[in-house]
Amino acid sequence: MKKRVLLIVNPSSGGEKARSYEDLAREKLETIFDEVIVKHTEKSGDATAFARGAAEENYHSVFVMGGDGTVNEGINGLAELENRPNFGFFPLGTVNDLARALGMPLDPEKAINQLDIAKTKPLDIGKINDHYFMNVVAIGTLPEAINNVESEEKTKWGKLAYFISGLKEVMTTHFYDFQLMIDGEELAIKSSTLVIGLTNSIGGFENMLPHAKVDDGMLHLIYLKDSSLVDTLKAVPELVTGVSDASQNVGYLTFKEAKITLADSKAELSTNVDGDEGASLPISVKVLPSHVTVYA
Ligand SMILES: Nc1ncnc2c1ncn2[C@@H]1O[C@H](COP(=O)(O)OP(=O)(O)OP(=O)(O)O)[C@@H](O)[C@H]1O
Repeated sequence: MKKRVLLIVNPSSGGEKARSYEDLAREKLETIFDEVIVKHTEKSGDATAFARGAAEENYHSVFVMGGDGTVNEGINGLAELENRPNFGFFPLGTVNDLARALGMPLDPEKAINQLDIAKTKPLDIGKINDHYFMNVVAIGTLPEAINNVESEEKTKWGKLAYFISGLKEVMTTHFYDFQLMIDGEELAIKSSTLVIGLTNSIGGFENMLPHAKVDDGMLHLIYLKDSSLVDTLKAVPELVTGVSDASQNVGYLTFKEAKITLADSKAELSTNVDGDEGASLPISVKVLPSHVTVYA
């Protein structure tokens, strides 16, 4: 049977060189597959629809070229289906957490040249309510601030925009009473921010969760044990250098499945999922172990 591949390109990622990267990627895929179809996204949701369509038409593989947002969308198109094509991507964003976690080159040209379809890895996928994620769900003060960063600022300032908005938010920090049911056990946490990661690289910080492997079948929860601004600030160096165990300032747990609600059922709090605004609490999260086969 003919081996078909779909290459989904987000033309708004990758700056001036995007067009030449697309040509390179197409040429590379043409050396491997019998038929290469290229589709350009125009708006949010396109990459998910394209990926799902390719899976339903029994494509061998789906590749995505774009930032983590487009990678997330591609995975969302595949994850729900029984018959999932292999997944590949060429990183063109500013953060590229999945590429960092998989040890792929962050330079798109190198990533394209290095592609070897004999080299695949199993990849855990996370599920939050009815959506899928491959990197992180963050809940609380910092992610609320990130959700509020204008996309114009993001494009202009990259990681710095997040950092500045996060810093502003930490100065007016707010604490939430979270109620969790984690792998069947109840847990109450008072914290400004919970971070549930699938991989070591979160928000471009490659070592935030040094024990999180792309196929360990676990979700990794870290939370700031903060009851004051001073405690929050004390936790920052640990987040930057990496959290491998619970400490005085940061809690750390691994789990497979959780339900997270706020004690105050009238309060509202949204999540940030793989860098974009996600579902509001209450949420259910779980890991789908080795759910997607990825080229890396
Ligand atoms: N043709 C397009 N023009 C403008 N925006 C688009 C287009 N196609 C998709 N998008 C938007 O781009 C978003 C995804 O962007 P993505 O995160 O992949 O790239 P990025 O912003 O360059 O990466 P990063 O966030 O890492 O900097 C999608 O959610 C969608 O809304």
